[in-house]
Amino acid sequence: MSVPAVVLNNGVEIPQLGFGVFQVDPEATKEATLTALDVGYRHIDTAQMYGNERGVGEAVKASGLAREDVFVTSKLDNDVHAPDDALKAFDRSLDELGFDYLDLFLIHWPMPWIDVDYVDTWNALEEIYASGRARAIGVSNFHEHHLRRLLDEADVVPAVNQIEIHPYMSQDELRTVDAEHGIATQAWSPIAQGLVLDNPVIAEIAAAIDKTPAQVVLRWHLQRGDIVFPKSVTRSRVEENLAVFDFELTAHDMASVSGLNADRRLGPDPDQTS
Ligand SMILES: NC(=O)C1=CN([C@@H]2O[C@H](COP(=O)(O)OP(=O)(O)OC[C@H]3O[C@@H](n4cnc5c(N)ncnc54)[C@H](OP(=O)(O)O)[C@@H]3O)[C@@H](O)[C@H]2O)C=CC1
Ligand SMILES: O=C1CO[C@H](CO)[C@@H](O)[C@@H]1O
Repeated sequence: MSVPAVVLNNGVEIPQLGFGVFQVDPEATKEATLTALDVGYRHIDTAQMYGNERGVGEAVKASGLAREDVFVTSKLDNDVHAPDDALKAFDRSLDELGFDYLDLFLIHWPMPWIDVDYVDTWNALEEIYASGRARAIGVSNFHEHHLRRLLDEADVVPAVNQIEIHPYMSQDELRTVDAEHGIATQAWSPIAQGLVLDNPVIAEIAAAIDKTPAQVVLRWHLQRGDIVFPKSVTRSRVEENLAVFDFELTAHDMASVSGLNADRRLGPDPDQTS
């Protein structure tokens, strides 16, 4: 199953659908990632915070695939925002993964209340990017006002903004801001950790087109143009989540799913400490 690519603002291509490993036990990550690679995924989303970069790297090696055939993202942890700490933490990520470069490296959260300015942290990521050890750099959980500071004060425009998006939190305004600046939007928790799957509107569309609720929701994201990386440690679901490129939702079904928005976050607001 071939996954279409999104071309980032620096020309780097990223598969539009990947595999997320948040909450995959570090001991189980190699096997889960190997399953995803075996099923056909070529894009893995991890983070320093998840504690499982090593398993991702081991799986990429054990898969027999060429390093350049798998797109791997990691994210800077919240306690290493000071520029020197960020540079060292990036090196640790490469060590854990056993790679000599990352495809994409993100600031995980802006953390505006700490005594390090995220623009300074971004400057450290720019240095990593200039060294060639990250093919692209970006941010995660940035609101419009955080993005504006980078756009006004830094040189490199983030390649992506990875934010919480699912049918209950559709983020249309921020997605528009991202697009206006050539920043690709990545949708985290794309199926709301399973919460949206028993919604009757989604279940009805799924039944009518003989697809599963997860496939309907993932297709909704893809047709909006966002990048997704659903997580599952269940092989049948890993297969199901990739089998979303042989059908399309109608404009009516797209509007019905979009109509479920309730601005309902599962995770924290990036501007609030809890
Ligand atoms: N930047 C950030 O701040 C954040 C980034 N992320 C990224 O986004 C990725 C995805 O988000 P995540 O929070 O994991 O949640 P998801 O929305 O991907 O949902 C994962 C949950 O849904 C279940 N599931 C997966 N597929 C199916 C299916 N087809 N049918 C029914 N249930 C299914 C999984 O169960 P099971 O595994 O048991 O099969 C798991 O419990 C993360 O892994 C991470 O990479 C996530 C949160 C924050
Ligand atoms: O990536 C992540 C996984 O989920 C955590 C809990 O919501 C987030 O804080 C984090 O950003």
